[in-house]
Amino acid sequence: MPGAAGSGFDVDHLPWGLAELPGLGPRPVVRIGEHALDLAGIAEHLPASGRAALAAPTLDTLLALPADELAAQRDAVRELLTDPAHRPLVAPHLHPLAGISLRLPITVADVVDFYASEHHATRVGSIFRPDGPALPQAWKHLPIGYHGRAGSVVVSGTPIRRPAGQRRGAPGSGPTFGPSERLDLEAEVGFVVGRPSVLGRPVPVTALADHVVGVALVNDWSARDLQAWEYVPLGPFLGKSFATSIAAWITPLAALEAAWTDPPAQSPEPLPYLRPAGRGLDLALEVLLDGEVVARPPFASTYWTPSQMLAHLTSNGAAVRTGDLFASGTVSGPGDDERGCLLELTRGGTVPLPDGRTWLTDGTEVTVRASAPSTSGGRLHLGEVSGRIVGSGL
Ligand SMILES: O=C(O)/C=C/C(=O)CC(=O)CC(=O)O
Ligand SMILES: [Ca+2]
Ligand SMILES: [Mg+2]
Repeated sequence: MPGAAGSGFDVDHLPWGLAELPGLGPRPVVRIGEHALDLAGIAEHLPASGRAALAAPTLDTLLALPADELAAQRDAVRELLTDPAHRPLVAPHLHPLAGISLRLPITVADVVDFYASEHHATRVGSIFRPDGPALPQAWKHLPIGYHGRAGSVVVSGTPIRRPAGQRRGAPGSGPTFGPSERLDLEAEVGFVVGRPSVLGRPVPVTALADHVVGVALVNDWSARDLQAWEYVPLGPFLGKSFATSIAAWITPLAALEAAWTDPPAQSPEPLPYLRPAGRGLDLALEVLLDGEVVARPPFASTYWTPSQMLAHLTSNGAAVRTGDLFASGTVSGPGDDERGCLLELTRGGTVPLPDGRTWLTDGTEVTVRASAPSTSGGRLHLGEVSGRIVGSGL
C-alpha cells in the first residue's frame, strides 16, 4: 500500500477502529497509513467465519471473535493490502482519514485503572502522604487498582470540560465547591478485552491473550484537588470519573509481538496466582502539551505486567466482558523527564515546567502518543489520544 511503509501504520500494524464513513454510518475499519479500510466493503474477500462481525455498526462483535478467526481475518487483510494485484478491489474501500470521523472504538463495559508503575506510585505517595511510607503495604504484593466509570470514557479528540467539585478549604475553614484548580493528565496504556471470561473462574496469569485483543493509549484525566479531599479511604471517585480519553485505534496484540520485554525484577516474589509474571511491553510514550513534548514515559519500566493485572482483577471470580478496558495507571520511569502526569512533573504544582505551566489551563491540548518495535523491524505508532480542556461553564 503506497505511503503506508514507514508511517507507523503499515501492513504489520493494522489497528482497528470504528469510523463514521460518509453515507455508510459507523463501520469497523483498519488503519493503513493515512487511510481507513472499510472491512465490510471487502468482506467477500475475507474468511467466511468472521464475516458476520463486519456487518455490525460496532467493533465489539469483531473483537469477540475466536482468536483463530481474528488471526485469519487479519492475515487476509494484510494479503489484500500487500499484493498489488488486489489493489482494484481494495481501492474503493479506502477512505482518507481527513474525510471521516472516528467513534469510540468499543462499547465500554467495565473500567479498571491500575497503579502499576513503581516510579509513579513512589512519587505520588510521597506527595499525597509525606508522613507515611511512599508505597502502601500491599503495593508489592498485588497490582493496586480502582474501578472507573465506563460511561465517561470518550474517544480521542473529544473536548474535556473542566470538572467542578468539592476540595479542601483554607486552614480553619470548610471545603469549597468550584471548578478544579489542579487539573491533570495521566498517560496510560489500556488493554481491551475481546473474548469474555466466565463468572466464578479466575483468568490464569498465563491466559492474557485468551481475552485481551489489543492495546490503546488512555488519558485518565484527574482533578488533583478533588481527589486529595475525597479519596480516603475508598480511593478515587469524582476526581477521576468526569472523563477518561481513549485512542480511536486499537493496536492488535498480534502487532506487538516484537515489543514484548522482560519486566523489572519483582521482589518479594508475588503469590503463586501472580506467577510467572509474564512479559512487559516496550512502548515509548510521549506526553505533549499544545504540541510540545514535556515527558517521555517508558512503559517497559512498569512493575506489574498486563498478565498480572488481568489475573488479579479476576482472582476473586469477577468476570471480564467484551469491551472491558483495564489501564496500567500512570506510566512513569525513573528519569525526571519520564513522569507521566503533571503531579509528578511539577512536584505537586510547586515546580513549574520550563514554559511556566503547572496544572492544565483552559484551551490546553494534551496528547499522549507512543511507538513500539514492529514485527517488520521498524517502529509502529499507537493511535494517539488527545483532548483539549474547555472551561467548566461555572
Ligand atoms: O492516592 C494515590 O496514591 C494516588 C492514586 C491515583 O492517582 C490513582 C490512579 O489513577 C493511579 C494511576 O494512574 O497510576
Ligand atoms: Ca490513573
Ligand atoms: Mg478517569
